[in-house]
Amino acid sequence: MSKIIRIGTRDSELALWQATTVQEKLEKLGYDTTLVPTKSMGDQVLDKPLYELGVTGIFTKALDVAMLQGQIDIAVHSMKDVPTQLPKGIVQAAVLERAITYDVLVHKGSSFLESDAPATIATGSLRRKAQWLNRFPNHHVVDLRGNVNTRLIKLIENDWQGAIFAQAGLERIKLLPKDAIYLDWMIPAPAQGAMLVVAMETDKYSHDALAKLNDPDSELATKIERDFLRTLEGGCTAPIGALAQIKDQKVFFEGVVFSLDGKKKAEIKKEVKLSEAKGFGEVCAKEVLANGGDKLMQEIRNENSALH
Ligand SMILES: NCc1[nH]cc(CCC(=O)O)c1CC(=O)O
Repeated sequence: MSKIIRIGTRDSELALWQATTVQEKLEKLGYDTTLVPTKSMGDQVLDKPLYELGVTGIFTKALDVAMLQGQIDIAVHSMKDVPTQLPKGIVQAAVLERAITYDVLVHKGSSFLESDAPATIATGSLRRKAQWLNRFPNHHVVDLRGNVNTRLIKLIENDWQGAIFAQAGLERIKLLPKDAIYLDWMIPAPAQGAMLVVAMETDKYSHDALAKLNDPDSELATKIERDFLRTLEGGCTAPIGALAQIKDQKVFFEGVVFSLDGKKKAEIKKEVKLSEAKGFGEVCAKEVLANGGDKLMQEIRNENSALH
């Protein structure tokens, strides 16, 4: 049977790069495909911080709707933008081999990092803001929204010293500056650097195709990170970082939740044998909750509800 797999994607340069990568892999395996670019609410509402929109999934919802209405067969997402709970009927079909997970600082001269002078750093992410303020308490963090290209332009236009990006995103669209600073101390977002392909649960044809693109280690690491996130957050947006790395038949996990101002944190570093990794994300989250994370999450919920 020959069928054309319709690939849904956002229309930013990064999203198109990611969807085209999936398309090329499927075509190489002999599948016929077509790209269906769609605008998301996250790309349209640019004047408010993400967390103030008060909804999760603003980057993915338009594609979910298109899939549920039968306009696309599969959708390609940056996995970190996908809510931990998928809509009913839509399921994970493949996690591609993950790229570099870290964040980088793009700047206009980095000497300010060695001085005590105040500086302004831009990011729209609560997680990046909290970790930056924790390390540089005298800096000011301003909100920065938009796709990667828009954010780079805003950095040039504004009087800020730097802005924070996922290295993977900048590399994919060949916009990583040579002097960008690699933030190896900043714990990334759960599933940062991973691409997720979803499909309708009932769509056997797409699942058979996508199973060939799945990378089991990336699938496991992102599952642990997202289980950690899901167990901690309970639907609220919070500064949460998580990274699971698989090496020598073991999983090494680091996870953290910060207060919004970055002053307080609850964290965990733990390893487990690969053969015992089932449920590890929840286990780590429960430990964090018991070690001050619960109190922090309650504070964040209160501050968030005061915002809305
Ligand atoms: N929230 C936007 C977003 N979603 C995924 C990436 C980059 C690629 C990735 O992390 O997988 C980015 C850009 C960024 O965070 O700078």
